[in-house]
Amino acid sequence: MPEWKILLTDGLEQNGQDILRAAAQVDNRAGISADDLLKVVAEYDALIVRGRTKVTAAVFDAAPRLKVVGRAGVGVDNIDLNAAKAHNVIVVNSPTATTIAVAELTLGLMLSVVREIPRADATMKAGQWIKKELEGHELWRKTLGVIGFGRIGTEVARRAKAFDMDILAYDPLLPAEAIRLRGGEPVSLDELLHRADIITLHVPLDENTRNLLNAEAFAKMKDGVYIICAARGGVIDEEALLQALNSGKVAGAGLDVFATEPPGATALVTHPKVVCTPHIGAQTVEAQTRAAEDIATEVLAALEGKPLRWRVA
Ligand SMILES: NC(=O)C1=CN([C@@H]2O[C@H](COP(=O)(O)OP(=O)(O)OC[C@H]3O[C@@H](n4cnc5c(N)ncnc54)[C@H](O)[C@@H]3O)[C@@H](O)[C@H]2O)C=CC1
Ligand SMILES: O=C(O)CCC(=O)C(=O)O
Repeated sequence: MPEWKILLTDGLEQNGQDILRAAAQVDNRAGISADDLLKVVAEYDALIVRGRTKVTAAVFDAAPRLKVVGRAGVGVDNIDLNAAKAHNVIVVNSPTATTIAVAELTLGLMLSVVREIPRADATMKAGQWIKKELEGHELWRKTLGVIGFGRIGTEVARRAKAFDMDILAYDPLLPAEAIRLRGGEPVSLDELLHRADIITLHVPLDENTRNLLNAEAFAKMKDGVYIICAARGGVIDEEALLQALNSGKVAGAGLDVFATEPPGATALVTHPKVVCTPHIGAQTVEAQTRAAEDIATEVLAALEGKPLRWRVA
């Protein structure tokens, strides 16, 4: 058996490391800097990352032995897929492991925003009792607009239906019938923007989705709409969102992701109508344990030339 060398740059749950170590030498360099990665990557047959590590063209150029990059998670916007193809490097991810965790966080953000739960908690901890100010809204019979009706969008919709919400779905890559079968009413983006009380985004970040919600899109929305995003920060024009919050067009936003991460205490993060979480959509024990097993198995399969379940490039 060849002695494969695998580099972990963003950590991996122990169960995944155990699977890898049974078949390969594994170096865990969680948190390695971009410069140090360029210095050491030449030694490795496989690289396993989460979202922090940017696997740029320079990384591929510096990695003549590299055969596979594994993304423990879904989004591969941190990996230069064109460079991977040019270098004949396989890219795999673990797209199903974290779906439920993100869907549950999305519902959590939704409830947090419409009922101002974080503000209620923070003011109580400061010894205050601002009950009269904390008059929120119900999810019951509200219209939820889901942009991107894939794995996470569908699971969000299933959970929102338990709150008796009506589900509009915009996903131009899915046939209308598939959207209906998944429990959504297929609509155009404009119709969704006009009709939704709450809008939640579950699209990948790519050239078609960058700044999908921009000033023009906000202008088409209902006054007092709520925005939830646990996809990628780049799918919302954050400056336009800030203006829409300041004008009252948007009543509140729940954000797990930011155009720049970590964003620091920006005007958006500190806005009183924004509830923020530090990109923890996939951050549950259950999701990370599944993701570690899936990506470890998939990366070894790629090294051994076996059939792959989740090849991205
Ligand atoms: N906050 C977090 O920790 C996490 C965030 N994510 C993000 O969530 C995204 C979605 O994940 P999944 O649901 O698993 O992916 P998926 O591939 O199952 O679903 C994405 C859907 O978006 C649709 N889509 C693509 N381009 C579109 C466009 N221009 N307009 C509307 N719809 C479009 C696709 O047809 C697909 O149905 C990931 O790409 C990732 O960026 C994923 C996991 C964790
Ligand atoms: O792995 C992470 O750090 C975040 C998860 C995520 O955003 C994804 O899987 O796309």
